[in-house]
Amino acid sequence: MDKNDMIVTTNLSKSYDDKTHVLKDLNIVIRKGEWVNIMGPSGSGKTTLLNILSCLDRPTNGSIIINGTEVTKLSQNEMAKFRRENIGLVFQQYHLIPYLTALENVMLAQHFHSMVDEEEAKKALELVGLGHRLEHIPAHLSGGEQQRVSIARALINQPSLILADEPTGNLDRTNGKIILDLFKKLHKNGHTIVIVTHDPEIGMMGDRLIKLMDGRTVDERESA
Ligand SMILES: Nc1ncnc2c1ncn2[C@@H]1O[C@H](COP(=O)(O)OP(=O)(O)OP(=O)(O)O)[C@@H](O)[C@H]1O
Repeated sequence: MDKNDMIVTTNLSKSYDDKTHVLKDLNIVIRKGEWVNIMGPSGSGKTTLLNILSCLDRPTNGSIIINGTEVTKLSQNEMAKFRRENIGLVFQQYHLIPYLTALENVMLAQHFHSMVDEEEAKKALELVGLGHRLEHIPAHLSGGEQQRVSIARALINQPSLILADEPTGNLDRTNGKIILDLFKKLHKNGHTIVIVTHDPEIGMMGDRLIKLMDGRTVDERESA
């Protein structure tokens, strides 16, 4: 383990039952500040891997060290705390609360971090270009705007690591580009970014592409 490593997995394996061996002995190193994309066919284990890296799920075998902490040794509560303090999550579905405004959605997330601060929440929404949509509820926002609210929400604890599962999967090209520009900005600001995607255009971005096939890494290369 090097101090410049953000994620180190050692012989990481995940089985859901005796027959479903989804991840097989993965040894992955992601450096601090890197932007890594994970691609692979449907069912290859991408979401399973991301859920484990997000501390939402546990591997069956092997270890994961994130930012110097061996998360696989933590209790359920410690893992949740670690996630809150270190990781920002972005999903394909935005998971916003439908009856709360954009600002309230971000503030609700702050509440779970015991740090409600309206000015900070406004700043996070301004950062994603939504300073003029603070009082809108999700139904009155476009898909791209909703995804930007969810990114603002993911950023409120200034996570060093941002993990995203198909963040542009529900968006058209124009909105997808806005989200990707935002990821570029976060990458430039030093965040480590890991994105699971089917989109070959995203696959070309970032620093590195990891390809999964049947639960193993089959291809790893620098992006163009
Ligand atoms: N909770 C679960 N219980 C049993 N099997 C599961 C569970 N979650 C996922 N699987 C299986 O594990 C395999 C990998 O699923 P995963 O969602 O990680 O793939 P993926 O690469 O993200 O696929 P996609 O690109 O279609 O989203 C699939 O065969 C899936 O059916």
